[in-house]
Amino acid sequence: MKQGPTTGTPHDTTPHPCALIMTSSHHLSLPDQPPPEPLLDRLQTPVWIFDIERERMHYANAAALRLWNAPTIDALLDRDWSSTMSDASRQRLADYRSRLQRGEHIDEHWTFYPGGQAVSLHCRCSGLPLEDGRIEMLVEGLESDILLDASSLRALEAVRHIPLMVSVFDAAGQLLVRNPAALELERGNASFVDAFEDPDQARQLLQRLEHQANCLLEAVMRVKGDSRWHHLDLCRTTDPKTSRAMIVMGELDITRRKDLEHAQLLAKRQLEVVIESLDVGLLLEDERRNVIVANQAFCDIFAIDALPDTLVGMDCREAAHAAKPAFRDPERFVARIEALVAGEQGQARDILAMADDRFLERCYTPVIVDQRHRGHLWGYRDITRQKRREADWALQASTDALTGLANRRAFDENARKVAAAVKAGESPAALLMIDIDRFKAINDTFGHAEGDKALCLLADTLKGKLRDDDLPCRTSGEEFMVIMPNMSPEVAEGVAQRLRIQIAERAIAAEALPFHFTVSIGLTGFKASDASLEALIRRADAAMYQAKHEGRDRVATRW
Ligand SMILES: Nc1nc2c(ncn2[C@@H]2O[C@H](COP(=O)(O)OP(=O)(O)OP(=O)(O)O)[C@@H](O)[C@H]2O)c(=O)[nH]1
Repeated sequence: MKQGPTTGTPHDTTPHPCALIMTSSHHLSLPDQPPPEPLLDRLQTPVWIFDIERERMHYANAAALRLWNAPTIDALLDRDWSSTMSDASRQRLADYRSRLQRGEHIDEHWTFYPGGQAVSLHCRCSGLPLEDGRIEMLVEGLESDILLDASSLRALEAVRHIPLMVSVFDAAGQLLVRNPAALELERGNASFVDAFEDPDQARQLLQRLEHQANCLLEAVMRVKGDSRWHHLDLCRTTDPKTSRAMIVMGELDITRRKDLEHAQLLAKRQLEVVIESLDVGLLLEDERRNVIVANQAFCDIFAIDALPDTLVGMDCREAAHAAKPAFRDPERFVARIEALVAGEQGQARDILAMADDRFLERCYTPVIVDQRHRGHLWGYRDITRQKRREADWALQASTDALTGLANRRAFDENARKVAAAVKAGESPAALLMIDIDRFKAINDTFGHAEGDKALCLLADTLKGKLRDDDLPCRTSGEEFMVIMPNMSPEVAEGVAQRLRIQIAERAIAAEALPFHFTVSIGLTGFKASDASLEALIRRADAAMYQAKHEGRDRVATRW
C-alpha cells in the first residue's frame, strides 16, 4: 500500500479534510465508517497530496486529475515524477519540505505543463503529517488572484528560469517568495536582514526603501555564512495581491569580480610600493605629455619640494623648460627629450652633467601598448659617486703611487698623442729622460726609505718647475721622463740644464736627506720620421747614458 496520511478518529463527526481526502483516495478507508461522499471530487478546484521525499502523488481529486491530464487516478498515482521533474522544481520542493515541517503554509504560484501547455495556478500548500513522522504536501489549487495574461505568464516564467536570484519580501523584510535560482542559496526562511553578513547594513537598506516610494537601490553585500559577495538591486513596489508595499530583490553573485578587483587593487598597491622604493627617479608621461606617475626619488633628484602625487597632470614640456638651469648644457637636455619623444630612437640612455656638479644618468623608454605610443617613461639616477669613483680609478691607473707623477701608462698615452701631433706637422716637442746618479749607492748606504725620499724630492722639483703643458712622468724605478710639447731644441736644452741645477740645489738644501744627489739628463726631440715610440725612447736613453759616460750631473742631447 502507498504511504498514507493520518486519518481522523471514528468519533470525529466533522468532515476533517484528511478524512475526506483519504476516503476518496481509493487506497484507504475507515472500516467503521461508511464511505462518505467524495466531496473533494465535486470541487472545481484541484486538490492533491504529494510526497515530496519520494516524489510520488498520493491523492488527487477529479479537478486535479483534469489539471494533471491523467486518464485515471491510478495512472496519476503511478506516474514517474522523478524523471520529468526539473532540478529547479526539486529544489523548490525541498525548500517547501523544511517549511512545511515547521508548520508553515505556503502560498505560491506554480506553472504546470500537464499536456505541454503552461497552466499557472495559485497553490496553497500545507503539511500533512504521516504516521511515520514524515510530512506530505497537501496542495489546494486556488484560482489565481493575479490575472495572468500571456505576457504576464511569460514574465513569470522568465523570472523562474533566469539565473538571476530573485526574492520578494514584504515591507518588513520577511520573505514572500523566491525564484529557483534564489532557492539554491539554501537560506532557509531567512528574512532580508538575516540573509546577509552585516545586518545593520541590511536594516539601513530596508529603512531607505521604506521612506521612498518606487525606490530603487543598489548595494554590494556579503552573504551570511558564506564568503561570497552579491550585488543587490532592490526595488520597492506594490504587492498585486495585497496592495501592500513589497520589496523585490535581484541578486547577482559578483564574488569572482570582487576577487579580481581585490587582486587588481593589491597588484596596483604592490606596484606603487615598488615604484616608491626605487632609488631611480621615475616619471611617466601620457601621450599628451602630462605626468601620470612620479615617485619620491624623482622629487629628491630634482629637489622638488612637493609630494610626487602633486605632479600628476603637470605639463612635462613646461616642466623641462623650467628645469633647464639645473643642467650644465640646458639646450642639450631639452633637445634630447624632444628628439626621443618624437620617436627618433627607441630606448635610450645618456649622462647629464648638472650645474651643481652632480651627474645624472637618464634612461628613456617609450611606452608602447598595442603597437601604439601611449606614453614616455623617464628614469633618472644620480651617478655622481659612481662617476667620481671611475675618475679616481682612472687617476690611480695613470698615477705613480710613490711620487704622484704620471706613470708609464700615462706617459705612453700622452707621448703617442704628442708624436702624432708632431707627425701631423704641429710645432716640435722634446723629451727628457732623467736618472739619479749613483742611486744604488744611496740606497745601499742610507736605506731604501731614504732613497724613496730622493725620488719624491726629484718628482716635487719637476712638478714645481715645469710649464703646465709639460708632463713629468716616473716611468720606472729611478727613471723619470718629461714630455714637453711645443718645445724647440734650443729652449729644451735650457730647460734641461735649469732642471739639473735646481734638482742638485734642492737636494743640497733638503733637510730631510742625509745626502746630496745629482741627475743625468738625456734630451731628444719627437721626430716625424720616428717609426715608433720606442725609437724616441731609445734616443733619449742613449742621450742619458752619454751624460752618465761623460761624468754624470750633466745634459746630453741627441736630437
Ligand atoms: N729607494 C728606491 N730605490 C729604487 C727604486 N726603484 C729602483 N731603485 C734602485 O735604484 C737603483 C738603480 O741603480 P743602478 O741602475 O745600478 O744605477 P745607479 O746606482 O743609479 O748608478 P748610475 O745610474 O750609473 O749613476 C737600484 O739600486 C734600485 O734598487 C725605488 O722605488 N726606491
